[in-house]
Amino acid sequence: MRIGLTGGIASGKSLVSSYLKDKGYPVVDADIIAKRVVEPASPALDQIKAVFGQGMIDESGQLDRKKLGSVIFSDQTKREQLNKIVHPFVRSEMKREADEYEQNGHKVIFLDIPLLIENKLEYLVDQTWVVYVDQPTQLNRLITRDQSSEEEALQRISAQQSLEQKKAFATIVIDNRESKEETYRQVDEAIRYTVS
Ligand SMILES: CC(C)(COP(=O)(O)OP(=O)(O)OC[C@H]1O[C@@H](n2cnc3c(N)ncnc32)[C@H](O)[C@@H]1O)[C@@H](O)C(=O)NCCC(=O)NCCS
Ligand SMILES: Nc1ncnc2c1ncn2[C@@H]1O[C@H](COP(=O)(O)OP(=O)(O)OP(=O)(O)O)[C@@H](O)[C@H]1O
Repeated sequence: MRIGLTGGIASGKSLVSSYLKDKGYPVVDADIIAKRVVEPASPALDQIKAVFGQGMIDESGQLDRKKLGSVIFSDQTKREQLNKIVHPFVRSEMKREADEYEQNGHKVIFLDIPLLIENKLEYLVDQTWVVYVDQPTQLNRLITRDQSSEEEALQRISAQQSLEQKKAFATIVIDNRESKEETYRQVDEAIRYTVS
């Protein structure tokens, strides 16, 4: 069984996926894969250079993530251009990793995919778990975690579909507004309900 874990930026997907990993479940992480597919000399990085310019690459040949982030989170057209380059590589790599876990005998695999609903990737999974918080909590946690301004944080939040809308697509909603322990309790319950 493949379970998609999604939510919004800073809604608590990493909190939940670390907990699942501690419990021994494999987690395929789209953010980690998205970083890997743009490593120096990758075809995705070459395409980013061609579209966004050499200025997006730092002296060591790595993608300048901060610079590209400030371009794409404030401009929807540029964001779509980047998505079109990176997402196909991320999708095929996610499938490959999930297949590999299955071949190695894992019966339950989680896929942590921030944009699962925006990109209509439900076909990749059997269930969708949405890690939910209200918007003021999301904004506060994002500003605290990334040391960003309110304006920057709001820009990033509005680059995604709202969590209120995402809840409608959920097989299970994990409400992460309260303590981490309360969230772990809900994850345990969701596992009991789904997996056993
Ligand atoms: C623009 C980039 C270089 C900025 O890097 P940075 O290190 O600041 O952010 P990071 O990759 O850690 O992403 C943090 C969060 O931002 C959100 N986010 C990232 N990319 C996007 C996007 N294209 N659209 C909406 N939200 C996004 C996700 O919630 C993600 O968890 C990077 O986010 C990127 O390459 N994005 C395109 C790939 C992508 O869509 N990744 C998200 C899931 S596949
Ligand atoms: N229940 C909670 N109580 C207090 N702080 C929390 C709680 N859940 C998460 N946080 C904090 O909020 C921030 C965002 O959580 P996390 O990094 O897990 O979100 P995320 O959904 O993985 O974000 P991203 O989409 O950016 O990868 C982190 O600093 C985390 O420590």
